[in-house]
Amino acid sequence: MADPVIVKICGIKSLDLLDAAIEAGADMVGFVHFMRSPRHVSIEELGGLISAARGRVESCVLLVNPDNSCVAEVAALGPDWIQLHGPETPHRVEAIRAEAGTQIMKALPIGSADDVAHVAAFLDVADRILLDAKPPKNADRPGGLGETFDWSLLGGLDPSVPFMLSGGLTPDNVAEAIRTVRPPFGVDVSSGVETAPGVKNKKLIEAFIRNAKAAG
Ligand SMILES: O=C(O)c1ccccc1NCC(=O)[C@H](O)[C@H](O)COP(=O)(O)O
Repeated sequence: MADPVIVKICGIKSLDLLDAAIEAGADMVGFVHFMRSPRHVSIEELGGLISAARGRVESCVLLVNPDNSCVAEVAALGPDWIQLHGPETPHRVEAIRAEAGTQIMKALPIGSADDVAHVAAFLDVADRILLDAKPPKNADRPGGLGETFDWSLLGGLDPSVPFMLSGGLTPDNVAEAIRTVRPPFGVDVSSGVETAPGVKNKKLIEAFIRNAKAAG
């Protein structure tokens, strides 16, 4: 029996939902610091959420192409991870990791076989890879869009590369996603456990984690 997959619940904005995700068995929680997101939390709110998560669940702050001052400000709050979800180059990811002194998860958009081939460039500079659906050209944000991608594309990924699967996952499709793709070691969800953009639902969180853990 394979180890159960790691589950990340992304876009948590309140202590109440943080507690719910932890009680439901989440391994990681994600806090989005990106103004155009319906899940955006301020630096001040981040501080409270990260402190409340410490010692209970791994915390991950999600940034998009951050400048050095933003990286320093977020790193000072002591998250376990910083997730980079923008067009950051491997060189920039390496520089952020050195400056932040935290573990870095690099999110990469997948929409074609070429995108899968591009993953290799980040393996030495990021501590973890998250594979997400490539956003449509008119999207107002690079993630959290509730869109899946063609999971069969990951058949072209080097079998030795561990990754978290993301993009349009829900309580209803997460088991299929885990069984269809070369098993990811983790899954990540935002929209699929919400009743409206940014409105997380405790029952959906519980169902997602239950179904993911049962499949992995
Ligand atoms: O969640 C957001 O609003 C967001 C905004 C900007 C960049 C990334 C964002 N989310 C990143 C995540 O890790 C999401 O969990 C991932 O994209 C999957 O989202 P969903 O398809 O909604 O489950």
